[in-house]
Amino acid sequence: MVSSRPAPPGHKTVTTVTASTRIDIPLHPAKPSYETMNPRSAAVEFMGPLGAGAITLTTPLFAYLLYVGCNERLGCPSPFAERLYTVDANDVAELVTRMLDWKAHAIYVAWYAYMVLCWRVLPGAWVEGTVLRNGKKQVYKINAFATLLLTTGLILGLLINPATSSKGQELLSWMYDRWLGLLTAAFVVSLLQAIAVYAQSFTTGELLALGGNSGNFVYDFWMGRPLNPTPPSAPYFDIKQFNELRPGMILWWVLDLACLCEQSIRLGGLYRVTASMWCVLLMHGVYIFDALWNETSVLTTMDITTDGFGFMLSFGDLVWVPFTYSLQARYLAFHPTFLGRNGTLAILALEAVGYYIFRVSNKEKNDFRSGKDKKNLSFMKTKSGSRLITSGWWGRSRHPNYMGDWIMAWAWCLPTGFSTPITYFYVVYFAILLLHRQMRDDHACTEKYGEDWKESDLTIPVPAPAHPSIMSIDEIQVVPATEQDIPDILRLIQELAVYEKEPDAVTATPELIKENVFEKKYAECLLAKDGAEVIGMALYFFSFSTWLGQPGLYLEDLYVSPSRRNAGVGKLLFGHLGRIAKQRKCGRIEWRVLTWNEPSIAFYEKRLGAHPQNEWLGERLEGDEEIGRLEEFLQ
Ligand SMILES: NC(=O)C1=CN([C@@H]2O[C@H](COP(=O)(O)OP(=O)(O)OC[C@H]3O[C@@H](n4cnc5c(N)ncnc54)[C@H](OP(=O)(O)O)[C@@H]3O)[C@@H](O)[C@H]2O)C=CC1
Ligand SMILES: CC(C)=CCC[C@@H](C)[C@H]1CC=C2C3=C(CC[C@@]21C)[C@@]1(C)CC[C@H](O)C(C)(C)[C@@H]1CC3
Repeated sequence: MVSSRPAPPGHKTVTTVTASTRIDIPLHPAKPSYETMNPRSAAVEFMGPLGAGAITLTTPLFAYLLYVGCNERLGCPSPFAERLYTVDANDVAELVTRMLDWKAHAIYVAWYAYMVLCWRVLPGAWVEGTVLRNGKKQVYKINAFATLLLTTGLILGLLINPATSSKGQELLSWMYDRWLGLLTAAFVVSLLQAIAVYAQSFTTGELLALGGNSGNFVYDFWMGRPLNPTPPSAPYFDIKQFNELRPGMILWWVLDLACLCEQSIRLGGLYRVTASMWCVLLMHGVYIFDALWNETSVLTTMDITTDGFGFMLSFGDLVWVPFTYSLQARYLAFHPTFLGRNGTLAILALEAVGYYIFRVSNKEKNDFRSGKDKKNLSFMKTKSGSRLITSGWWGRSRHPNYMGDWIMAWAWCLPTGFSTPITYFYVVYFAILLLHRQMRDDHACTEKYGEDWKESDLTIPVPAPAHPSIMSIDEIQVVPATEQDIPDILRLIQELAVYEKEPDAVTATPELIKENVFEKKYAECLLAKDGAEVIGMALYFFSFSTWLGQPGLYLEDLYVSPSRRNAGVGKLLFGHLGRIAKQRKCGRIEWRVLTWNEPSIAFYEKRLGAHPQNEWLGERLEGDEEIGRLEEFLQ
């Protein structure tokens, strides 16, 4: 769906990527009050304010711990727990000096500014997100991938050029050396950012997140109070969406490259870098490039549609993702492991399986939600008006995308070998995160969809299309087609041609359909509709039987979308055809069916009681030339 809404200054178009069925709260004719729009939240997630407070303190500690517990100076695992009692003032002073490294802070601030600059100057489409509670939509500039390409290009340019290669490697490994300083700088920025947006949310009257407005500071600060914070001077700069994919995700990639350079320097050249390191880089790279390439998909994730922007996301995006997700690469930089050829292939195969499930399932949902579902997935219509997919990957599991993501998590950790469990931190953390998200989402969807959510729990594999009971036939309307339906009619004609194994046979155009069906009325057409969606069609015209001395109804095409079959739509269309035939005093209804189309033949003969016309053979002259040949008889 593409709209022509006003675009941010200096930009021509804004593209809508979401389906209009996603409005959760009806638009109020009168402007609702601030309190109505932003109801108080119950502080129930993360075990309430106490849990939120604990996690606010422990996650930064854990990020440091992961470094202190696994690094090139002390080893992995480092004996820091044993040394805890013998730590002296010098150790602490050294740690603090490295944490407060001002150069690392300056570099980090420059990095953040560079990310903002890229957002501002690099070209990108403006895309609308989902409909917000206030009926409005946030617009987002989509150029994260361009930012990633530019950054990668600059770094690779430095590394590949023989004149700058060793300098480039040193420059990047400098980041590896200043890890603690960079981590601290990112932490400070994430903290300041979270404080700033929290404080600002009291002054602007902006929309608040439904889960971050409990009135308890500790809880709301963690969960995120504002839904879509923007700087006062730049209303089109969505801080939450910017943070989700750019400064953290791209830094993760740069830190991975820094680890590659560190290993290269230690082993004596890029050509000596181990297969395990290349594997990790490749797999992280696929994940990061994929996320940024599919930037618009992120607009339908929970984080963007529902969660507020608080410390959880600010810290998660800026610190947690780059500094903990790169652990495998950091470990391999100082502890190279050697994978055999089979090990490498097995890991890459696991990654491919995980990535396939992750990508295809996320795409299925995103396409479906954006009205671009080419697979004709079956779905159930919920009472809230929104629809839930019930076939494809989403018919197999509640969260197929999580499963694919977790399989990839294993593939990322396996190259580090088995000499320490620490490098498997990501698999464990990610399982907890995804289980928790699954619970949160289950809760949110139960609120949204009520009983329909439970009904859609098709975790037991059911071959698609096999959910006839889900679509109530009462909701299907059969109506005469109008000129507005021409694109749908053509779509169904084309689908039928594909089904009949003649995908290139359709030469009908919208103009021809308009002229011959709607103006000259050579044929008529009935459409089966589920809401606004056209799911089936019966196109017919009238013939004449001399034996009967009556007209006949000739059914040229009857077609029902694959995902909607076996639910009674075909019978419904035949019912309407029967009524029309009766009204027009037709003596017969007839049609043709391909001899190999056994399911349809069975339906016609067993369910409708139709009689096959085996003694008749169809004959045809087609096209100007063949028809023109007849005129030769006139000469
Ligand atoms: N690497 C990382 O650290 C992380 C990665 N991720 C990844 O991000 C991706 C997005 O995750 P997340 O936003 O948590 O979850 P989902 O993308 O699974 O989104 C959940 C939402 O999808 C919609 N939905 C659920 N079931 C159906 C259905 N059957 N048909 C149609 N819509 C349905 C519902 O929203 P609605 O009905 O309102 O559309 C639901 O709230 C995942 O692949 C996940 O693995 C997530 C977190 C962290
Ligand atoms: C421990 C702690 C502070 C957790 C905060 C959670 C965040 C780290 C994650 C919440 C949702 C995320 C998503 C991604 C990264 C991690 C966070 C920010 C994501 C950007 C990773 C790449 C994927 O392709 C994605 C775009 C779907 C994904 C979106 C959610």
